[in-house]
Amino acid sequence: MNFSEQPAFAALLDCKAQEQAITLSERFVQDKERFANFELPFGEHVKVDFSRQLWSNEVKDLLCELAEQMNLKPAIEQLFGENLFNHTEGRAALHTALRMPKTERVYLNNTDVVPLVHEQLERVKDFCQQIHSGQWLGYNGMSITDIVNIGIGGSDLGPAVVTEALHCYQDQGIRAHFVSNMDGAQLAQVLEQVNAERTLFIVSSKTFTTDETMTNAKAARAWFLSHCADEHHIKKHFVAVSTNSEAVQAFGIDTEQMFEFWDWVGGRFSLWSAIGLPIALTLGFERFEQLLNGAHAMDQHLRHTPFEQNIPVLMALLSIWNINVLGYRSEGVFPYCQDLKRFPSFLQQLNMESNGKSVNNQGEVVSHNTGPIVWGEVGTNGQHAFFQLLHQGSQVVPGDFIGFARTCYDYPEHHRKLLANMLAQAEAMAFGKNYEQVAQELAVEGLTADEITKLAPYKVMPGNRPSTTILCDELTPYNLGSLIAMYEHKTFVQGILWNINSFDQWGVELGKKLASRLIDDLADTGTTTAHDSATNGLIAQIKKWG
Ligand SMILES: O=P(O)(O)OC[C@H]1O[C@](O)(CO)[C@@H](O)[C@@H]1O
Repeated sequence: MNFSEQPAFAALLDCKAQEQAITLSERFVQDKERFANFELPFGEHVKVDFSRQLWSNEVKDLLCELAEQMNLKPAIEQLFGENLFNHTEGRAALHTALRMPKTERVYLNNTDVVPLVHEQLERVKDFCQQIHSGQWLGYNGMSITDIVNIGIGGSDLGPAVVTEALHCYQDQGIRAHFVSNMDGAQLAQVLEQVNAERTLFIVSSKTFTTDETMTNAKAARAWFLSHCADEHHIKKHFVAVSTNSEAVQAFGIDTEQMFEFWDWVGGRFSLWSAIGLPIALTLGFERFEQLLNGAHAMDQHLRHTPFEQNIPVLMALLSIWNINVLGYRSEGVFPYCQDLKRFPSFLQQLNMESNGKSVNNQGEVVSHNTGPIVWGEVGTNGQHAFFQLLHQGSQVVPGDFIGFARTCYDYPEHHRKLLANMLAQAEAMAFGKNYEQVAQELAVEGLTADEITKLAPYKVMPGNRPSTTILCDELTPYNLGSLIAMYEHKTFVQGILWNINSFDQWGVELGKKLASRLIDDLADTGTTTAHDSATNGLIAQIKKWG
């Protein structure tokens, strides 16, 4: 049954008007302990403050009831065992097994997958040891200083985000570069920075058929051979991470140079597997393990915490409240942390590729809204770009503020100001500034009554705009693992509530197919007439100018 037919959802709709009649300012006045009542700890390093959401205990209870009615509890249990969540591709979703300790067991088709996971982790560990100790040498007998990860989507964003986010932990003498785009500019710019003798290319692709990755990998191989001209040396400079050993071999990489993962790991959930090789190489294997441990701790929290205190469950339920009841259809994410600059892009793939669906698990078109538009930017940059709309625009965008009490950079004044700005923005969104306050300020500035009447409306900030603040003590590998897993589970729980398959992505297929036809059309020197008039017209113009 769809969630919109559940009794708890009807009750949520019933209390909407009553909830909307109370502002956040009033809620904080009425309940002096509101922060204490709505903030939740995750272990000792993370606190999540839900007090600035437009909800009450009654709404929270109804949302938790809705989760019960949608059988969330058994669904969560299935995420840790044999399941068929990705039924349209006949696959399980078992990324939680990637961060399980050796002692746990997860059977899929009568095979325990945990030893498979640890076997690959051992290989990653061993490989890191060889690279870091200088045992693995390039074709000229020199050690590796640079790695170039060639992959896209989940085979790029996860390792790129984590590697960048943990910049302060990059102490292994390895620089990481990431090439994903079909625009050759990216590859060209990376190749300008590296030396073929000391560079390792990691070709990462679950399918090993993705056109961007294959095109970049072939070009990288040609570039490499233009420097050393001996195909035998490829094995010292190219490794692969994939589920498709045949395609890896066909590309010319021996399976001994291939790290394996499995079809039960979705691309956007794969950074915990050997797809995380760039993380382990730049930060060291132990840090990669800490990242996995942080994610595993969040898995335990999801599995064993009652819904009322369960952080990812509440994040998902709040998005149901904001999207399906209050009608706010986009979600902002604002890390006040320069090293998390690509986190919004990572979350876009995680959430929008997972929940950008409008057909339910029974094959019917859904009658309710599903995945929001997820977007964001690091603070304070976003403040000088789009925060105007957040404060005074005609649409309300709930946002997540993410901050860290400590920084590894020795700029304490910067950090204090950074955090002050984060707190200020959440406060301004929540409480705004009313007409009387604005008029009073303008009077103090010496404006006449007439001038105040004219200017004040433009300066009023409506406030009552919801946000969540996620505060961590520090951006460590462990905390980052927990944070990413928190958003993974939010995405999963949303999918269960919306009764959609969060693990397929058929929507990206048509564009890929059309592009492969258009590549031939662009190469053909004649006139193209096979498409609609717009496509034909643009092809003609490209050929004229190209
Ligand atoms: O790892 P692969 O197979 O190259 O796929 C890359 C990405 O392409 C997609 O299939 C579609 O964008 C993603 O789900 C995936 O992460």
